Formats: sequence, structure tokens, C-alpha cells
Amino acid sequence: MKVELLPALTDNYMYLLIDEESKEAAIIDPVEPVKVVEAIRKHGVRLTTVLTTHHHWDHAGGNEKMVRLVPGLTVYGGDDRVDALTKKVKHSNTFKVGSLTVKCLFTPCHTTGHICYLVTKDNSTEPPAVFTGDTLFVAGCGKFFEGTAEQMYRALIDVLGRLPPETRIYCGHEYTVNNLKFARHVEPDNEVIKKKLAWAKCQCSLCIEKSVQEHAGKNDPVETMRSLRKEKDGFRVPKE
Ligand SMILES: C[C@@H](O)C(=O)SC[C@H](NC(=O)CC[C@H](N)C(=O)O)C(=O)NCC(=O)O
Repeated sequence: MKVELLPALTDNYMYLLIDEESKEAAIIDPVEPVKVVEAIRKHGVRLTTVLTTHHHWDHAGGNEKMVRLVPGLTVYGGDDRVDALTKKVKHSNTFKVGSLTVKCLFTPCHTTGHICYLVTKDNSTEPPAVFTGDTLFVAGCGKFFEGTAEQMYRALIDVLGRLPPETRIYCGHEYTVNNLKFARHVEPDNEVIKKKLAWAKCQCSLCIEKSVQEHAGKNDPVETMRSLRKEKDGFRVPKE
């Protein structure tokens, strides 16, 4: 299986899940459907499935447009409030996307109908993938908008915590640095947190640098600097 991360809005993530064997694909939380269409064209895949983690607008708000752009999609979700829902799922329900098996994990708390999707490939050594929406983030979890601490504990420890340790986790928002700063506040002497925070900050600046390098068409920071200076020298500030 292949997973392409598609950044959306300010800090959301959509994910394009591709079964390389059948070229069938699913999209998780397509809040920006036009970006999804561009990605499926780029990969030459057939999008058949929308996996909605929960009904909030920044996850399900693109569903109506998504089904207009790609007719015939099956839209999965665990809540009647999910836009364009065609198939309501419950805990442990399974279905296929090409040769991949998707298992629904009911993790109510952030919302009462929140579903995480566990994806495995049969007869393969590939590690599973789980799409956790707003239940689990890197170093944190979602707010308890419609649930209790008991429910979040169950979701994180009893459901997601029992997945094989090699499972790859794909969460719904980028909150890593803020979450780790809070973790450092809670455990100021924890060296693992300090190291992870330094790593996360570094990743953020690398991402920024990477997009600037892409703009400049260079893969070296000094060459990028040279190119940007030259570009700015000739830049006409647009009238607005
Ligand atoms: C309704 C929809 O917007 C959400 O539920 S988003 C998930 C939610 N995020 C926030 O409240 C914003 C947090 C802030 N911008 C940040 O960077 O941390 C959430 O559940 N956040 C978890 C948290 O720990 O804040």
C-alpha cells in the first residue's frame, strides 16, 4: 500500500491510500476535494472510497463536493452527521479497497461517532496503517467535545494501543510541536520528550526550507539563497 499525505486548510491532513496491486484508492477526510482530484490524476488511480473519521467540517466538509467531482464513491463514516454518507459503519466492520482490508475502530470521545480506520494487506509483510482522525495525534489526543476521559482512555490504550507496534499512524492534524511543549510542561525532566521536541522543531523548519527550495528549483540552501536574491532583485511588487 502507498499513502500520500495531502496537507489541507491550515493544519489538517488528508491521506490518499493507494492499493498498488489494483490501482484502487481511498481518500481519508477529503476536506479539499480539488487537491484530491489532482492527486488521483497524478497517480493514475481509481478513487472508489471516502473514509470519514468524524463529522466535523474540517474532516467531512468536503464530502459533498468530493462525490460531485468523482461520482459513484462509497462514503464511509460512523455518524449520521457525516455529509454524503452512504455506508454507516460500526466497530470491527471490515471492507475492501482493492486488495487492502479496512477495519473500522470505533473511538468515540472527540465526537460520539468517531471512527479510526486500520488498513492491512493480506499475505504481506507490510506494516498496517491506521488513520486516527482527531482521536490520536503525534504526542497528544483530540479534545473531548462529545465524550469522557474514560472513552478517550479506552480509545488510546485498549483500541489503538493494542495494534501491532509496527503500525504506521496517520493523524488528522499537525499539532506535534504544541503537543510536545505541553508534554514538556507536564514532564520537564523527560529527556525523550525534549529530544522529540527538538526533532519536531527541526522538521518544521526543514519543511519550510523545502518548499522554498522547491520554489527556487534548487536542492542546496546556498544555491537557494543565491537564486532567491536574484529573483528578488528582478521582482516587480504587484499593485493590489
Ligand atoms: C472542530 C475542529 O476544528 C476540531 O475539533 S480541530 C481539533 C482540535 N483542535 C483545536 O482545538 C485547535 C488546537 C490548536 N490550534 C493547537 O494547535 O493545538 C483538537 O482536538 N485539538 C487537540 C488539542 O490538544 O488542542
